[in-house]
Amino acid sequence: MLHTIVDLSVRDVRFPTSLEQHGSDAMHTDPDYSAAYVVIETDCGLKGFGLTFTVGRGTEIVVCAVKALAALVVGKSLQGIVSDFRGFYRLLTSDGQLRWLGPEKGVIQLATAAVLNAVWDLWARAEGKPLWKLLTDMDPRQIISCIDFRYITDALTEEEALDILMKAKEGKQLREKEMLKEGYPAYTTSCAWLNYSDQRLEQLCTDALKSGWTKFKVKVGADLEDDIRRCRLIRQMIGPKNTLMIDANQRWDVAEAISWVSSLAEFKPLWIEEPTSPDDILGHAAISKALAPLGIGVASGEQCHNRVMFKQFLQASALQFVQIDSCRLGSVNENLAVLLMAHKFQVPVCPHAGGVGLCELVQHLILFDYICVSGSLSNRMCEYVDHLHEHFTSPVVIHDAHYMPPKDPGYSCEMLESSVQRHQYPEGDVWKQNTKK
Ligand SMILES: C[C@H](O)[C@@H](O)CC(=O)C(=O)O
Ligand SMILES: [Mg+2]
Repeated sequence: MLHTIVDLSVRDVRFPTSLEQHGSDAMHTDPDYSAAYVVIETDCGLKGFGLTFTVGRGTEIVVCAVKALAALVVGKSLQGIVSDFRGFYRLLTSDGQLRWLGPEKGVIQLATAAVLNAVWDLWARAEGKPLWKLLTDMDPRQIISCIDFRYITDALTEEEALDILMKAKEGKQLREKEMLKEGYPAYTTSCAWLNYSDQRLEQLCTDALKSGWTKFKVKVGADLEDDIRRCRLIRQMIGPKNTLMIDANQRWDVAEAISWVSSLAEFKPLWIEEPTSPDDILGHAAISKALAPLGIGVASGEQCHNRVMFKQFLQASALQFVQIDSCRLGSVNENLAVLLMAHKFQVPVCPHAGGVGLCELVQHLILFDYICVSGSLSNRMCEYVDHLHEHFTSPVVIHDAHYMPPKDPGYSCEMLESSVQRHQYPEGDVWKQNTKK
């Protein structure tokens, strides 16, 4: 069956998370977790669902960009797309007029991710498999044919990428079995958003420890005294053996980052995340070098907008943890490129998932990474945030701080229609009742 795409619709869906300060950090002080939510329909009735994560008011701009891409998608068949997925990726990212908005970054790249996430969801549904299984069952050559290698061949050639996938075939079945039994290790960010009170932090941390969590991320960066107090509190609660990470969400200059994080070194964070501008590759390299003697790595990626940026971060030894994002990069296609580059440079991947739907999506990618690329769990874990899963038709399943592999066909992007209607901006009931717009 060809599955010709006959319609692409997009909606602005927002959740008022800022009311409770969920998701708050040193730069995003009042985030309303939101999504540009895409549905593609085919002539045979099969649908694909996709989204990209945004924060509040920015969503309407992403929605416009998705609408601008729609004409490139409607009329194409799924079979035609996946028989030359690299070509289709380029069609979207290299349109002669839209490319000027990026290229391959910012709003247009978020929109590309939303559209392509829906196409991957459609493909996985058409095959009757969850996306991670579609990927792990795929012939390595077909995986490679989905990736646009333009601009990265100086770091990773097609032949090298194929070689990585071929070598990782050994032990693949055992790793898949292991994942189905044990799940993929996760860490939680949900205890310590920046604007949570100490009392709330303590309560959430107590609950999380009881539920088996052993790795915790704390937001920092607005006020050093607050950071010292909060890090001390959480380190005391989790003890010396559990893992602590800190996240500044781009708050500092380079020298400021080094001195601020040095002041928090006594709490033994595994990494400092986004210490400075997400575009400052050499700045990250300088911070990495300065913090290495303290045993603190640098993590980044949630605002790393394409494979070219990741390539340079890796080439410059500017990151010790790669944080892929299922909606910031150009969907699965571009994430595959980054997973393979990270493997070549031997830098562990610890995906970003702080946002609505990101946990649902990125679990598929990290399962593929373990089963088919890295074959390692050393220094690796996937972020988890405990919000808004109830709005998805196939929400994540966490057991004992591990992501259990999804079983339903697709990319886990579909939201409950009732949730979409209630949260659609501005006409949904949630927003009609909410005075904060
Ligand atoms: C605005 C988001 O909540 C952001 O703080 C998420 C993030 O940085 C993370 O999960 O990491
Ligand atoms: Mg972060």
